[in-house]
Amino acid sequence: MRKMLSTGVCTSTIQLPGKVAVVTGANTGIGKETAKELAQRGARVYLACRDVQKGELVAREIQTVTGNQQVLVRKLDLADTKSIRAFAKDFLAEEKHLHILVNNAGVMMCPYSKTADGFEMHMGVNHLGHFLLTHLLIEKLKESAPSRVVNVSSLAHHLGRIHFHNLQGEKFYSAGLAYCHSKLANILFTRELARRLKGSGVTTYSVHPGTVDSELVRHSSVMRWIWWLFSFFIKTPQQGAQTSLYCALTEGLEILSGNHFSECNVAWVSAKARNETIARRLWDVSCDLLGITRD
Ligand SMILES: NC(=O)C1=CN([C@@H]2O[C@H](COP(=O)(O)OP(=O)(O)OC[C@H]3O[C@@H](n4cnc5c(N)ncnc54)[C@H](OP(=O)(O)O)[C@@H]3O)[C@@H](O)[C@H]2O)C=CC1
Ligand SMILES: CC1=C(/C=C/C(C)=C/C=C/C(C)=C/C=O)C(C)(C)CCC1
Repeated sequence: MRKMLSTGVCTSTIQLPGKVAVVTGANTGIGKETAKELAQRGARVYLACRDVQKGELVAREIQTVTGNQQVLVRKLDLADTKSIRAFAKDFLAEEKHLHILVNNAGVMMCPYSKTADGFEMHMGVNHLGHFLLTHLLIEKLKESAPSRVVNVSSLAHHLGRIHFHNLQGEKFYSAGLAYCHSKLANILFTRELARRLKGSGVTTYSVHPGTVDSELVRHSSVMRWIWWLFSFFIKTPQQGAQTSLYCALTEGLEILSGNHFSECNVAWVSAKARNETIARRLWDVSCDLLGITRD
């Protein structure tokens, strides 16, 4: 049943010796499987995790399964810009190249809470954290071109809106919608980033991985129940990683930079996600919130 519903498979046979990849939230779920496959193909893979102990266990597992010892764990808490800046500083000092950045980590439906910098948790981790991380690594990606940035979004973006007057959820808040808003932000970021990176050799894609059995539902008993009820239909994390891998690896995908993918195919996004004015404004607001100079 799972196989029938999970149609997208990354069929690229490309190998990655000498290539460097960073996967955020790589200690579990879709991120772990994405990192494993990149390691299997010979890349040096950085598992960027908020819990280094969990990351180390997974790194050992990936090293054993793939035989690739170049699987490294680094601390990255996307809910704290200090941690993001420290991760990027150390990475830039350590590595000459970065060919693949997979912005995969995410939280869903957490009770109202704020990041260390006062951002609403979904917007802070899922969008602003990855926005800052990408900004800090972009020169390295350009120097390493051809290189790619994959942003893991969701079909849930269809319910998302960017409420510029309530970006931190202080006026009204719904845990479910906050997730959708942040996933819409992922797509708007991808499209604007692609526009700005034209001609640089760095390309970017957003992804819906499908409905995947992972720890994402940890904050919602209703979602855990739905996941349990439909467990036969839900993808394994390995199946859920296919579209991220497709966007990271498939040769000739460069002309589709900025597009959204599902089941290893271009997918439609909502009208809001296609709105260039919103994308540009979100970019500027994100820069202001993060103390990045607008350009
Ligand atoms: N599962 C699904 O059905 C769907 C998933 N997605 C998206 O796929 C992506 C991966 O999710 P999935 O594998 O399902 O979920 P999981 O909950 O299994 O994995 C999420 C990962 O993100 C990490 N993470 C959470 N908060 C932070 C933080 N502050 N700093 C650094 N890392 C953090 C988690 O770390 P830790 O283990 O320490 O908490 C974990 O490694 C997400 O972006 C999600 O929105 C999209 C559509 C559907
Ligand atoms: C009703 C229903 C389903 C539920 C889907 C849901 C609830 C998807 C939620 C997706 C989310 C939260 C994505 C995260 O980004 C299944 C399992 C497909 C099986 C067929 C019927």
